[in-house]
Amino acid sequence: MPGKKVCIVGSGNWGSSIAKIIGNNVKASNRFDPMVNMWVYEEMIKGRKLTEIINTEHENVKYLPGHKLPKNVLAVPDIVEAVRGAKVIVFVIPHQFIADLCDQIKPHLTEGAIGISLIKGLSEGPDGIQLVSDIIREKLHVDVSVLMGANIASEVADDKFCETTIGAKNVANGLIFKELLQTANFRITVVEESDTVELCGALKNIVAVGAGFCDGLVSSDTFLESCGVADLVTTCYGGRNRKVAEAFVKTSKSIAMLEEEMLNGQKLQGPQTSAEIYKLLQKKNLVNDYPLFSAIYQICFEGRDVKEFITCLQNHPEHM
Ligand SMILES: NC(=O)C1=CN([C@@H]2O[C@H](COP(=O)(O)OP(=O)(O)OC[C@H]3O[C@@H](n4cnc5c(N)ncnc54)[C@H](O)[C@@H]3O)[C@@H](O)[C@H]2O)C=CC1
Ligand SMILES: O=C(CO)COP(=O)(O)O
Repeated sequence: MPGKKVCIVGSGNWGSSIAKIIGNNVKASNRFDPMVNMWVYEEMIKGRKLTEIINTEHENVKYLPGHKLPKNVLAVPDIVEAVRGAKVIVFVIPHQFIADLCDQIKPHLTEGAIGISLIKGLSEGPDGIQLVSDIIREKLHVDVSVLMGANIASEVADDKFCETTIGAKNVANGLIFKELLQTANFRITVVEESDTVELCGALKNIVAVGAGFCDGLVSSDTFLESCGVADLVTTCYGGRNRKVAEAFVKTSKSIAMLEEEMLNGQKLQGPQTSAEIYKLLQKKNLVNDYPLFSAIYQICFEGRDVKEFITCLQNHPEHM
């Protein structure tokens, strides 16, 4: 039986990195056709077509310069030609272009094709937000998995180690994509909660913009020293304050009692510091402006129910 033809819809920074992996993986597997089509949004680079450059120099000089693509990855400027005969379609374009492309693909889709979306984004649908994978499902009536992870395209192209997650409602299809995409240094876990995987991938981009805002507003240099974000992450994962606070919720014992039971004479600094800061906030009439610090103090020392923790944060004056 001939191997399944793969088409990559997209050839940007991530699309080209993924093409490098797919091109190599199909050569090593009987499951896939050894030639891969990569749809390229055509543009001129110094008087030459990008597809022509990719097909002769095997490099996407605009979106992934410095990396050779395998020769079995063929750049195709016509989307209809690119998807012709494809049984496996990898969608990897900026999300704003997906609906239009699906409309172009639909009349030419091969029966039994399956898809995977590497696209991090959401769209506005008739009933609120819509997952990109749902747009593809609705328009093409194919099974769609998703792949999202902590993956920077140029690092993956450099073959640096990282992990990623495939969300597959149809696990058998998820495993086909794992075979297509996994390498020794790009390790894949397949889970069934596809929608959760996709939402994580889309929403983290908004937080990334916020992180950029913060770095632009303040000098980030000191926060990037060990004393800053690194210590915050470390303490929240592995520290004594975190450990005792979790036990406080699970056992309903007091912080003082748990400190004695769990720390063998070692001392917690967080609750005490929250009390000191709370006094200062009271003096300056700022208690309501610091709901996180205030709620933690009140839970630790004033008997406030820990179940109200989220409610405390919901009542920030800025939200009113
Ligand atoms: N770059 C990265 O490190 C990663 C990107 N992603 C996600 O992958 C998706 C694709 O991103 P990249 O491959 O990085 O793209 P990119 O941002 O590097 O490139 C833009 C791509 O869009 C194409 N394009 C421009 N105008 C177009 C049009 N009118 N119609 C169709 N295509 C057009 C360009 O030709 C180019 O291929 C995004 O959702 C991104 O969030 C996910 C993980 C890592
Ligand atoms: O998705 C990514 C990392 O996981 C790439 O993020 P950016 O699109 O912000 O470069």
